[in-house]
Amino acid sequence: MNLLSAKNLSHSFDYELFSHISLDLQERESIAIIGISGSGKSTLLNILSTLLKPEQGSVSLFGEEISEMSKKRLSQIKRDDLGLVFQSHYLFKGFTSLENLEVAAILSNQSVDEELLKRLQIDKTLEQKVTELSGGQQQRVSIARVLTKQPRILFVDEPTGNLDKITANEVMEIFFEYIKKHDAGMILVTHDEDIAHRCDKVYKLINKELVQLS
Ligand SMILES: Nc1ncnc2c1ncn2[C@@H]1O[C@H](COP(=O)(O)OP(=O)(O)OP(=O)(O)O)[C@@H](O)[C@H]1O
Repeated sequence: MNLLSAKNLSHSFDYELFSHISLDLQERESIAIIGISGSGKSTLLNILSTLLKPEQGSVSLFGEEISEMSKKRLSQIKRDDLGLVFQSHYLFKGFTSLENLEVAAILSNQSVDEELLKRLQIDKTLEQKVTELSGGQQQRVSIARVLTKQPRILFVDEPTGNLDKITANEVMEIFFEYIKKHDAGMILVTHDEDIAHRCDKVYKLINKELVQLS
């Protein structure tokens, strides 16, 4: 099944970032987007994940075009089906890791996966306020929180920036296992070419175009 289909996307801020970009994401598929700093990777991810409206072009999620969805339908899809792992972690700062995870579990009617917390090495710091955790620990709490709600599409921006190589590999392994187990898909933006090449498809944003490398 086609989870996401983007057609002819163009976007500019002070200058044109990219134009006529098209992309499809299938179930159980992972896509990496690489490109130099400032090429527009995060902007493209924001558009694909519904946070930003494209200047031109369209994005469909699960066969429905975003621009034709009611506000209610779009909120429902965002809440139930989209998982955003971005650099700003969107955690509730005054709360502990466990409270952050429990909120996600309650809202999505799921339960917190203790095995996942162990693999992410955040099981021993659950009672600490997130503001007392390191950047890398906060990142892993935010990954656990996103996976707890069991989204159909993961949008991931530089997931391993704050992490050492071993932890970064474990996080990637968790993402790959997750999309296979849940028939989900992942679109990942990264500077790390090794990580990118572990995905099913790799695209590079270059000269305003999205070029498929593998
Ligand atoms: N909301 C915004 N308003 C104005 N300009 C913006 C906005 N967001 C991004 N830009 C500009 O668009 C360009 C692309 O930014 P973007 O963050 O998409 O690039 P990137 O490829 O993800 O970069 P990096 O690898 O450094 O994260 C940059 O020049 C940035 O300053």
